[in-house]
Amino acid sequence: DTGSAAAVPIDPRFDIAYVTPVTIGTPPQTLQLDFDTGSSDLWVFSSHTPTSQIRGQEIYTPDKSTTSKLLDGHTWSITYGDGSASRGNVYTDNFTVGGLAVASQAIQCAQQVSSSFTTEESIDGLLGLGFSTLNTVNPASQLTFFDNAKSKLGSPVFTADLKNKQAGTYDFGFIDKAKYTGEITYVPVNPDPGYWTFTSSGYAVGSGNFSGSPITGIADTGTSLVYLPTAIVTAYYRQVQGATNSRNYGGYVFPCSATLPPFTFGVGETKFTIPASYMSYAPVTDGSSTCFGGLQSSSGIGVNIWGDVALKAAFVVFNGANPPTLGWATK
Ligand SMILES: Cc1ccc(-c2noc([C@H]3C[C@@H](O)CN3)n2)cc1F
Repeated sequence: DTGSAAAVPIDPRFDIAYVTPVTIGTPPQTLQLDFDTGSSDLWVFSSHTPTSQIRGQEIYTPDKSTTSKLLDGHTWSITYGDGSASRGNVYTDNFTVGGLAVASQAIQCAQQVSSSFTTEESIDGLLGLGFSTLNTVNPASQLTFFDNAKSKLGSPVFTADLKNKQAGTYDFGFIDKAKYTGEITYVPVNPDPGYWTFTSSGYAVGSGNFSGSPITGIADTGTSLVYLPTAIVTAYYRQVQGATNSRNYGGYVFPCSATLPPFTFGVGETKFTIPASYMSYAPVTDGSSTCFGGLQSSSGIGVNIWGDVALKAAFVVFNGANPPTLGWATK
């Protein structure tokens, strides 16, 4: 079997996050989920979510599904990198993504979500595509959709073809040659503790020379920006007129009119260039002429993160074979 579904930016102006339609239960209930390779819980706004915490999101109502089953006594609780959090109980039900079906997928129903989820009206929940070791369900950890689907897939892979300010695609079980150019460069993945962790072969700022120092980090579709070591980030913003590291805005900002250099990162022998236009993320507040950079420092995080700003510049294969690998191709 295979599956293929659109990854749609939640805001037409800035690529904050992408949502993908999924169906849950019988008859099918359609929700828009944020596919996140940096976590491994599949959770949804639901009939168990207090109405005061719901603002326009679609919800999953297990009682309306003839195939839903309560996973008695199981609970979950998760906190994301930005401090957002949710928790709740667990059902199993039929689940499909782009025509690929899994019977009895663990569906984590929110009984509590933090305000940042309430206000993100376009996101009805998250679908974790990290390794199942990260799943937070207690007392028994649950498998991700990808792990449940793997045995049905021609090839144990999924691919991310995220795009700048337009809809891209998540494919499951096959590699679509029409989505990339040249060869795919595969690099090793360390699946411990559960992220798609790989090592980039280096970077360059604009037309500067390539610095071949290894950068270990995670490929994270659920993170909007790229977070790298401070030395790399300062080297980049040294080339941006008027750029400053703003304590007020929590990162590097610059005049939206500034000329930005592109940013190149290496994967094996291949080089990927993030266009300058991707390196300006958004005005710091609506209508401001000060813009927030798409590249920020990872010093406060503890891990380097290749988020959407980088992933949009490539076609990425998440190879769930044993051992797992990551494939990168230009497009
Ligand atoms: C409101 C909201 C907040 C955070 C996230 C979110 N989703 O994925 C991630 C990153 C960070 C790391 O935790 C795993 N991947 N963050 C989504 C939201 F809709």
